[in-house]
Amino acid sequence: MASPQGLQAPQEFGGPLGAAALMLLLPATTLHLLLAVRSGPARLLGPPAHLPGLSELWSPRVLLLLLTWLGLQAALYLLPARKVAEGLELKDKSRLRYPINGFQALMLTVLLVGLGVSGGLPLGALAEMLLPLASVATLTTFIFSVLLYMKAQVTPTSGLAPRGNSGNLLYDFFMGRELNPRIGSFDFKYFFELRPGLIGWVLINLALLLREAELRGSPSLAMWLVNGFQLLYVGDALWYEEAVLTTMDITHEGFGFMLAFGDLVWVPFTYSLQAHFLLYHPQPLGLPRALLICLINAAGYYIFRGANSQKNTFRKNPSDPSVAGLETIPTATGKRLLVSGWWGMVRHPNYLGDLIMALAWSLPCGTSHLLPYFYFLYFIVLLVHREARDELHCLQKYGRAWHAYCQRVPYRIVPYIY
Ligand SMILES: NC(=O)C1=CN([C@@H]2O[C@H](COP(=O)(O)OP(=O)(O)OC[C@H]3O[C@@H](n4cnc5c(N)ncnc54)[C@H](OP(=O)(O)O)[C@@H]3O)[C@@H](O)[C@H]2O)C=CC1
Ligand SMILES: CC(C)=CCC[C@@H](C)[C@H]1CC=C2C3=C(CC[C@@]21C)[C@@]1(C)CC[C@H](O)C(C)(C)[C@@H]1CC3
Repeated sequence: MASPQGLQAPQEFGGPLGAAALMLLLPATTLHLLLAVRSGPARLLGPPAHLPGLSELWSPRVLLLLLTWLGLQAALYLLPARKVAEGLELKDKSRLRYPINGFQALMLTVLLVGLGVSGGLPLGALAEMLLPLASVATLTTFIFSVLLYMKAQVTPTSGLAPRGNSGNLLYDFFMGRELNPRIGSFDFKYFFELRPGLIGWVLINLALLLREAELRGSPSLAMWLVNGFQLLYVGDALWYEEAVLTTMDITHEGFGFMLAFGDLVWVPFTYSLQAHFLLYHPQPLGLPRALLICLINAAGYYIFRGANSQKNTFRKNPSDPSVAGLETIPTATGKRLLVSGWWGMVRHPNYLGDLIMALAWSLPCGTSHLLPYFYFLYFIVLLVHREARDELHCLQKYGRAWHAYCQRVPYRIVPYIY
């Protein structure tokens, strides 16, 4: 069932062929990275040292562990929230409501895991289970995406995503057909975007840190830095949880294989690659270099948070004293665009800050290997592509006003370079 609007929408990611290729390439890349990181040469490119057998990829115990984790996070999501926020207006003029209790879920998870570890839970053992966990999570994602696709069959047209309803099964399965799949008030896209994968990433990092302590007596300085930086990033995402309601993923993307895999597999298992690398390839790190890396991360965070908060405050309340003095240009939609402050420096200052942090997360791993820089390299590709997609949306939405903004602020992400 294709929506007429969906048929007209230009296809992204190379259409059905590109989607099919990505559905093979993304799980294969995850598998390759997890095999390479624990091998001696730790090569980013080139064949893996060995091909795993089925027993290394699958175990019912691991499936049970994953389902328990998903169940725990779902239960924490359903706990009473300090606030219930409204999303942006939908096509049918309604607004969905979302619980704001992500930070609470993180804290409760840390508390539960802390109690478990002090009671003898061998969390460090998780470090040895990442390969089967990732493959079981991939299988779960495929099954879950089929269910999402089927659920969209009975969704009214107004609830479908603008892009994922071309009529091509492979493409729509990848892009996601339904914009906000829900059962009752349980919103699957919002839940998966911020909970099991993001909090799971922190837990995997912690397991790698504990395993390093078991093997070498104490965690290395490099391991502490990577854990600290990434905990800050996840803590920030959950503290400012409400801001995710205005991101492209929530407002535009359907919930299909791409986001489900990104949330449940890609984020926890590839974003933890630096800590994973440090467990198998310890790196010396002196205090002066560590301080310099902390400064780089702090600079990135300052730009990332400053830019995201400035835009969110402006979108929520343009007369808020912190943004009321900024220069803006009007658009035909009635919304204004910021042309001074962070958004007057480049057109995506938040991406710049995010990229600087990505570099700071890899630097503790030294310069002997390319593998721990995978996240930084992938992130450049993701954000350049994302910027181009957002640019197209904004051009369609704001027309001449967007052209005027581009003339005022000619650089996209990096001042004077790009
Ligand atoms: N770690 C990771 O893997 C990833 C992290 N991210 C991060 O997520 C965050 C959100 O990113 P994303 O969802 O891509 O988009 P943004 O938060 O950058 O939002 C883009 C939107 O902002 C609005 N906007 C653009 N320019 C202006 C302006 N000058 N003044 C006012 N509003 C403007 C437009 O929407 P409108 O006008 O309709 O409000 C535009 O569509 C970023 O910090 C990014 O780095 C993103 C992807 C992956
Ligand atoms: C290669 C592949 C499978 C692509 C899917 C992309 C996803 C991994 C990312 C799309 C947008 C994301 C966001 C975050 C994590 C990665 C994904 C899901 C995010 C939750 C990270 C923390 C940030 O503070 C954020 C909340 C702004 C961010 C939102 C977008």
